[in-house]
Amino acid sequence: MSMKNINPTKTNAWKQLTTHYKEVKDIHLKTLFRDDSNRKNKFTINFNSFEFDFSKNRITEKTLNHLLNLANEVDLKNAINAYFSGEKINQTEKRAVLHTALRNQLDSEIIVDDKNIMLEIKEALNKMDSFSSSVISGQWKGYSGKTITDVVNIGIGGSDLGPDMVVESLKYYKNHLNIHFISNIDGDHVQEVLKNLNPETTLFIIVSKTFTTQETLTNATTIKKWFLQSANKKDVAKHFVAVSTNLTMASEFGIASENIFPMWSWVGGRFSLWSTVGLSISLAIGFKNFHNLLIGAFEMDEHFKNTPFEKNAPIIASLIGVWYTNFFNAETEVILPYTQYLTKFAPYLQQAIMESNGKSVDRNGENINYQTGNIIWGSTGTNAQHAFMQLLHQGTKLIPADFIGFKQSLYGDEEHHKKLMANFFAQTQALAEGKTKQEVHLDLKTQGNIDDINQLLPFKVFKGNKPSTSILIEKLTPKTLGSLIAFYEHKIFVQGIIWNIFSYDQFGVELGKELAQKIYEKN
Ligand SMILES: O=P(O)(O)OC[C@H]1O[C@](O)(CO)[C@@H](O)[C@@H]1O
Repeated sequence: MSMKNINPTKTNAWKQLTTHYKEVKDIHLKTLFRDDSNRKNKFTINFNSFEFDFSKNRITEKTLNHLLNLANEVDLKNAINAYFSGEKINQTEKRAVLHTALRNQLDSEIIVDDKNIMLEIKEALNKMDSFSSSVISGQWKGYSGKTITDVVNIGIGGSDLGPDMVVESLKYYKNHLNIHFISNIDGDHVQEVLKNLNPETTLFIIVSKTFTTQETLTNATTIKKWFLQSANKKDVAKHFVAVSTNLTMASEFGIASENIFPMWSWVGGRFSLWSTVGLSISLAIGFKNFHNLLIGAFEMDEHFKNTPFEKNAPIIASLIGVWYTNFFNAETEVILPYTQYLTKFAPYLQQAIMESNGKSVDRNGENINYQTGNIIWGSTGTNAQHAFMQLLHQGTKLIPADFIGFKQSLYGDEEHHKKLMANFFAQTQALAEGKTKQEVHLDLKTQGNIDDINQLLPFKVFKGNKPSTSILIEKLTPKTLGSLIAFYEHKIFVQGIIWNIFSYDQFGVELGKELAQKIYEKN
């Protein structure tokens, strides 16, 4: 096995970081910028049209050196090789973790259990391509001869959040098909979607890796009943397709075998949007755009695999995350995309990150006595500024923030975009610099507020020194979105390696499921 199971707190680097933390913890970002006019350049990593600006983090070159030593001591390099080459790094489930193979554009073979999986992937992608084209072009007809107008993705967790987020994020690139997502077992949720649909023109995709998930099967059964109120059994083949590894259960449900899109055990649900699970994406924006999403992810994979650690965006982001979590005791991270298109990005990342790294047993089976996975939350800017940003600016908690912005808007309204991005830059600056007593004093004085100065002064001070990373991207496209998602996927992997946990199982969701079944059967 190429993965070493090292307790990070026992490394030399960790000891160094503990001492170093005491030395630097109170240094203000303003001081760091004042003392180094080249700080922004020094801590910026460029990748394609992305600029990852880490300079507003509470780090020095020394901090990064120690963190890079930590990455080396836990043998990250070998772990990355194991991840990409298809070793069974999901040891508790004895599975490879190969979402990267789904977007692999190299001619190389990737072998799992003596099989070159690249062949099956290509075949599945071709099937997605021709199916999407025939539905989009109107060649695919419903049972009464009409073309499809609406597509409903029935799935939950990774079989919902990824596709839903991408379809929402790329709706600028969408065609005429209306795409809906039904996830919750809440029957009202199902009815609210169904009430506007015509069974003659609707296509349902049942997405379930296991085909055993209670929510998805219950919803799919209800929907099939609704469909059969106006159609016949033989019509199911024209309106229901499935994405699953479980061909038997999908066929038993009544899906025609040619309508089952294969999924594989080596793709984790929360990393599956690149697979056939992304069928709703391919239907929404066309296969070519879906393919560009894959290319964007692949290019980030190549950057991650081949770039030296100190210039490697996902690695630096992961290490800085560890620095805040384990030394500053930060408990949460906020995601702030400055585009309304990415409104579902934070909920998507919540599953990807928290289901992966919310673990308290290490890879040796021992209980952990250090912090692991963070709480992820967030919303779009500027809305967030008028909602929760007060707490970031003046609250008591240290909350590292990821600001995600785009240089160009999609419709090209310069005036709006200038204002939007002015806010993006202003927020990162305000968080980093704050506002001193003297500055507040001067402001109040200029405003002629002399009488109230003493009373108001403490409330108007901003301590600053609040860390953020700015991810500035040229334009929101399928390709850049692919790279952005892959960036976070690799961040999850690296942090899992450092924390010495298994990031790719999710036993923590089982207990509640079992109890719910028992409670349901009793009542
Ligand atoms: O695709 P499936 O098998 O229906 O699973 C759905 C989701 O359920 C989970 O197993 C957790 O409950 C997720 O990891 C997964 O994405």
